[in-house]
Amino acid sequence: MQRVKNLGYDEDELYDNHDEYEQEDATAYTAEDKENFATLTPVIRAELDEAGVQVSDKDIEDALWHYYWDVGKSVSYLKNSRTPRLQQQSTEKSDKAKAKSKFDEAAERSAEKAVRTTMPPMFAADWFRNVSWTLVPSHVEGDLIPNEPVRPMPKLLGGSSKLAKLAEERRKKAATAAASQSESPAPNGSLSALERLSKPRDAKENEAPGPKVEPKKYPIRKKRDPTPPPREPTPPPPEPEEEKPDLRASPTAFGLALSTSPPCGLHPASMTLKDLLGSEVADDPFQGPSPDDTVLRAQQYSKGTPNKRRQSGVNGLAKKTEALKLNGTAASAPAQPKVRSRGLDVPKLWAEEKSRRKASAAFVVIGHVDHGKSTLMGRLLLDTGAVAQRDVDKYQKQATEMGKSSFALAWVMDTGTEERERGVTVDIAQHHFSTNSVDFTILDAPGHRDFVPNMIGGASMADMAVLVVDANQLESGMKGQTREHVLLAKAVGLKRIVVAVNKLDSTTPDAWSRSQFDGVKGEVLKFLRESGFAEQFVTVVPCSGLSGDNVAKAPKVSGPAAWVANTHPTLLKALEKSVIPDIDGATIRRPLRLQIADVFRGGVTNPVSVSGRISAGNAQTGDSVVVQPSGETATIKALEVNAEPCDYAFAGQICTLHLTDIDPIHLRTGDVVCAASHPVPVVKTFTAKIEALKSLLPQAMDVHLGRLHVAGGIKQLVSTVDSEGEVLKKKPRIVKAGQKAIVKVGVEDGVVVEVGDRVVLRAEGATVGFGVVDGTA
Ligand SMILES: Nc1nc2c(ncn2[C@@H]2O[C@H](COP(=O)(O)OP(=O)(O)OP(=O)(O)O)[C@@H](O)[C@H]2O)c(=O)[nH]1
Repeated sequence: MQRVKNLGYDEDELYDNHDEYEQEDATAYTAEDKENFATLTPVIRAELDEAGVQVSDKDIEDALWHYYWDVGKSVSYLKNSRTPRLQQQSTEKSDKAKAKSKFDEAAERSAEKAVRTTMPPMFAADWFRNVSWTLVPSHVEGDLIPNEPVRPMPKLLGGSSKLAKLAEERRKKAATAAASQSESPAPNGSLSALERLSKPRDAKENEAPGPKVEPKKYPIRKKRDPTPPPREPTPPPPEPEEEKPDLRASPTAFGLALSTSPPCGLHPASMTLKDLLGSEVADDPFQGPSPDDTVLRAQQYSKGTPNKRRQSGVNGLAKKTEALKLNGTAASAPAQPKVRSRGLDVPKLWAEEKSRRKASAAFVVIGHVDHGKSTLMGRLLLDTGAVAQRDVDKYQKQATEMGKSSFALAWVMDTGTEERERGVTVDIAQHHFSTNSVDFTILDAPGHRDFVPNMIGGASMADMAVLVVDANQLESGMKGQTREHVLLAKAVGLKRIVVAVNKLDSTTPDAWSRSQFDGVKGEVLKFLRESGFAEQFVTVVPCSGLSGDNVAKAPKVSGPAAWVANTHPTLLKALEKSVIPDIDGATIRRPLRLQIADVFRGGVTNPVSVSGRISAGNAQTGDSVVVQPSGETATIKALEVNAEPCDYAFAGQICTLHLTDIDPIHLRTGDVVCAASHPVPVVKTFTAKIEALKSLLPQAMDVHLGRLHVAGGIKQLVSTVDSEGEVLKKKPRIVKAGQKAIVKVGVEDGVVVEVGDRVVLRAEGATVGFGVVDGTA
């Protein structure tokens, strides 16, 4: 199974009952650790003796280890841990419920102290007092004298984990390494033990080369390898490096003063600003562009090169940062090379491979809430090998933990947390599975009425529908959502339906009651006939998604479902039979048109991707496209069909396009990707030939165009027509339920429609009409 939504599961996790992390052995102290203990323990002991605190060497070592050689914190902790534990005594009961570590207790006490500390008031002027400025005459020039900190630096006590400490240590290391590269002062023999230890280990090793010390093993929680990313499509040719001018502003005088180390031999307290900034700045502080000038220049540059800006947005932060490094020669920066088209003749390839290619079909799963749609599809995926038994076992375990064990198979389809928590399908889940003759895409639409727009979106991408009816709930199966779903399936133009009469394993009094199945089948066929479906396009199969009988495999000939084996095809066979390839060469040769069903962001190699069904034309790597209604252009960087990389895709396929040269803000669900040479116009009104399900007047309503739904309404009733399209009455005052009519539809925001597109009109949560666009002028 390949998921369009790029959700992957780490196979190793499937049977992992425990923690995802591993602990490394932390017991062994290295020679260096021991040396650190030997050096620091006396320092701490001296501090503690002064404060009258008695502790063992072991306690000191523990504290040093915990605080990663931070003497200050270790001393604080040890002092605090020896103070009376009043709070602990008073809350002994609650401590039993959730025991605090001694480190946490010490941290709390320390935090309390910190809050109570009274701080002297501090004013901004204090910072600038005595600070010379760039144009101050030398006779009034003062010294920059850093004061003692006006308030103590906040320190973490007890709350800092070794991991955090390690990160801090790494930062220090990097900073010191950078500093030592530019300037490496001679080792000072008078360095205190603390100073020596605060130096990075590498630096120390440089001072006195000796036997290589093994790095200390910390009890680091090591994360498992992440789930391997989905296979990337064929990578595009690497983009040549381009030279970018430097746009970075030099630091301000004040910033420099704050961040610059004192020159060798000068004590910070006696340093003047001139010492810090050098004569050049002091002589002419306004020489060169100001930071504002630099920013303005960068803005002007990016305004003048919109394409470049878009490319940097798509190609990631690194590129964007590079693009901002301008220095005035920006306008001459070379343009980003385009993804090259391979110049394939897709219609020709399509025709050549037609006989060899497996048929492909997408079906939408419809039916009332809880009639077992997701479970049935989970079963189908499991039994066709698209999902592994161990995956289902994992879901079974998780579902049982959440008290929803019967939903394990449904979870194969319902991957969103909300879907799992609520036990209902919220979005359209897409899954793929294959038989020997057909590649199928399942569009699992939400059964709940709150999500009908998603259902319309799913159905509009499908070739056929699978209607799931609970054999025990015929009442609801023929009412409510099922009725609306069936009408919507028809409204979006679906003709073929496979009906799965489900949950036959739980019919009463006998499981697999044949009479019950026959009764349900009769009702459903009648209902579908009345709804406008031709019987030759409807297949009804008995099955049980939960037990798997007659889904992909025929039931056992000896069990209660034996009668099914001889009389009905499995659901899978029925699906295969219903696939009628209806895409012709002319449709493939038309200009590209794909309505975006989903937008994906954030991949490293493919920062922005869209998926949807190609309704006309074809697409290949390197094609230029226009996204309507924004009118933004983009280039197809790579394509996937059935989540497999491929060089091209054509009408009828649901595919993913990885785009470049476009800012993701211009891509929304419901937008249309068109061939750059033939962008579909954006309109605010169009006429449609519709069938009324309720009485219609010129009125406000929701206008659904596939995956897009926008506010709008009927602006004008043009005429009523008969089934042949002949005008019965012009400008009627009302169109009654069951009548057909030509109406003028208006929408608030421009939409992309073409003659022949399907439109569904809904008002107050109900579908009131549907039809086909027949004019956009
Ligand atoms: N006995 C029995 N129970 C089933 C069968 N199929 C599904 N169920 C149960 O019916 C309940 C609903 O199943 P789902 O698959 O979530 O139903 P759904 O139609 O997808 O529901 P929505 O996603 O909310 O539309 C779960 O408890 C399933 O275990 C079946 O064939 N037999």
